[in-house]
Amino acid sequence: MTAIVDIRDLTKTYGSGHQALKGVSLQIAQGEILALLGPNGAGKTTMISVICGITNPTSGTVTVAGHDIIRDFRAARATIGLVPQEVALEPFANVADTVAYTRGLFGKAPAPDRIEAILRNLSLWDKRNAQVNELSGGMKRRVLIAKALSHEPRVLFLDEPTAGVDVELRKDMWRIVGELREGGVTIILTTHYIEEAEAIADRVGVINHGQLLLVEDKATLMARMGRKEMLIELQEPVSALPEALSGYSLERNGAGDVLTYAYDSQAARTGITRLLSDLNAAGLNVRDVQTRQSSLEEIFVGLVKEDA
Ligand SMILES: Nc1ncnc2c1ncn2[C@@H]1O[C@H](COP(=O)(O)OP(=O)(O)OP(=O)(O)O)[C@@H](O)[C@H]1O
Repeated sequence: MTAIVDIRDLTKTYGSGHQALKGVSLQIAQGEILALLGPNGAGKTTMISVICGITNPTSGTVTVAGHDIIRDFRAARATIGLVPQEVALEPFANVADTVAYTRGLFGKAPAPDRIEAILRNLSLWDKRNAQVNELSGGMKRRVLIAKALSHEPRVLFLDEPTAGVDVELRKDMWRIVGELREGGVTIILTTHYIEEAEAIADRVGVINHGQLLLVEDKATLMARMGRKEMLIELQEPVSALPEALSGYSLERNGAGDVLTYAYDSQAARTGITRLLSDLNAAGLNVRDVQTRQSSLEEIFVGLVKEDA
């Protein structure tokens, strides 16, 4: 893998003595969407802040598009767009100016057409002459995104991008993420909405207490750690499981008319065919069958609990 972001043995100890990152190594491929999950205080924002040059690392190295974030800070930072968790904007600037100004800060020539396209894409064009402090919270978030995109970054960091935003903005956000990815932009997002990571990420990293617990392809992770369950609805309830079925990991649920069978979907034999025929032989008639895969959220909660 050619990594566009290459993080090696990164540590960060704040002045308070708190060690927020304890040796994180991570390679992020060009064009992928990586979701970083972790509970509050896990170190996600610290990691992004180090990569974006907002906080100095204590040790370790990071390169972005081949540029070292310390030795070659300006070149590294120019390739990065950052949508921070907290809104920090120039209150008296107008929308179009503040976005165009950000582009200039990263050494890009003025491009009014590009700025217009970004503002239109974020439904900000009508507000282009408004002062930032006149905007609603959601509109301010849109301005943050426009600024992050103003200089055509190759790597985009989104720190809790959809925390507290309305449905419209959330939808726009994921549409824009999709468009950027098609254009080859690498996207790293932190989120507490795990279903969002489940929906859009290619890879998932789980961070806790300043350490990466795992980084894995989302589909592989879900297949490897996900439990699968089959819910078997019976025509008639049973008061107890027949002796002949005692060898199966079956649970009686509901009013005794649903049996839950847990199995490993990756195993060579899931036991489903034999179970269904043994149910029939035991005189239990099946009305319906459903299967469900445990969600990324269940996997995540399990991992963090185990780490604690
Ligand atoms: N400037 C600072 N000085 C001292 N400690 C800090 C500083 N910034 C963050 N921390 C501490 O470092 C740890 C990691 O914080 P960080 O903001 O990186 O976590 P996070 O994973 O982004 O959490 P959240 O999901 O709440 O945003 C926390 O214990 C936090 O209190």
